Amino acid sequence: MKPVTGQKTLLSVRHLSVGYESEGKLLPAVEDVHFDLREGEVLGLVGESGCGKTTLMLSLLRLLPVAGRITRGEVRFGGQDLLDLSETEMSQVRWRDIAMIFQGAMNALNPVLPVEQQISEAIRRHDASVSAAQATRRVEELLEMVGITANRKDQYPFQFSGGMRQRVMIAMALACRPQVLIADEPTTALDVMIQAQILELLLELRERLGLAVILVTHDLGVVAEICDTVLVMYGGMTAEYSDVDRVYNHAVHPYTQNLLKAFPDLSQPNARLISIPGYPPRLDALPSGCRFSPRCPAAFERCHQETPGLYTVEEGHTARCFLVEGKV
Ligand SMILES: Nc1ncnc2c1ncn2[C@@H]1O[C@H](COP(=O)(O)OP(=O)(O)OP(=O)(O)O)[C@@H](O)[C@H]1O
Repeated sequence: MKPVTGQKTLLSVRHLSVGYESEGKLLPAVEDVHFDLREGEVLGLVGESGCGKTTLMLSLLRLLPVAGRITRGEVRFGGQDLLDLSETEMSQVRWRDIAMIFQGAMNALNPVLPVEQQISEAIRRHDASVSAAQATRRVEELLEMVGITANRKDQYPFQFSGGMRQRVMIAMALACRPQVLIADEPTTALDVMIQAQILELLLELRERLGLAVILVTHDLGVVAEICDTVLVMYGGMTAEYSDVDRVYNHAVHPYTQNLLKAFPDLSQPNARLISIPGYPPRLDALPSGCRFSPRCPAAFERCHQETPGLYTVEEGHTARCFLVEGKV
């Protein structure tokens, strides 16, 4: 695969922390997460269920559920901190600059409207100056871009297969020409062949449009296949963050190492996370020290007492683990 990643950083996230209010307490779902996303980059966000992937993505767009609170951090995009914008300004950023395909969204298309109407509504909601005829032309262009012939625009969602509905969702997300696309588990529930086609489409789009993509997934096989960089999360925190090659071949965090061991053959599509002994922590019962320490085969006394910082392994490679601390 030819790297198309540009040098320009589009999105820069620093110290991002998010909690959910519950019974008068704030439960920390995401804590002190950092990452950068460059033009044309595909970043894989990976970790077991409940580690905070969706919460992190929803906070970038400030679309958290009512109980959600961003408690700290910066989300810099185009020279501004999105966390400082008014709600009106933020609504301009959504779709136009950063678009998200939500988990399960392909099943959330309106069943009683033809796809053209659904996509053109998205276009005209964000740009009132677009005429109905212009919107139709744009819908045709978008459908072709995602590999659907334009003459299917009058069809209803039930007339499309799962993979085709996911293509429609991608077309809709691209309606306002965003620079960043967040795709939350876009291939879950699709069969293996179709998954591969959707991933191929995302790669094509980044090449054609310079689109940067954040791909949220449980699937390390998918990450190995299409991502440039990987952020491995555990218990709401970054476990390890680097380019794909270093994460797959030189992982330093015992959690990443165990995840990789749980995937004997990454070249196999549909390789799902299988178990590392034990369970991820509950937000209301976090262990003291490193959140992975109760399951970590390499844990020593300090790991159970103190939370490790985010240490630099080498430039562009960080890990939250005491094992790295002494090696820098
Ligand atoms: N609306 C909410 N109120 C309270 N807690 C929540 C809410 N949404 C998520 N959580 C909790 O926040 C933590 C992170 O959840 P999140 O959905 O972000 O994880 P995830 O990694 O995306 O999981 P999955 O892979 O299953 O989608 C979990 O412990 C979850 O129970």
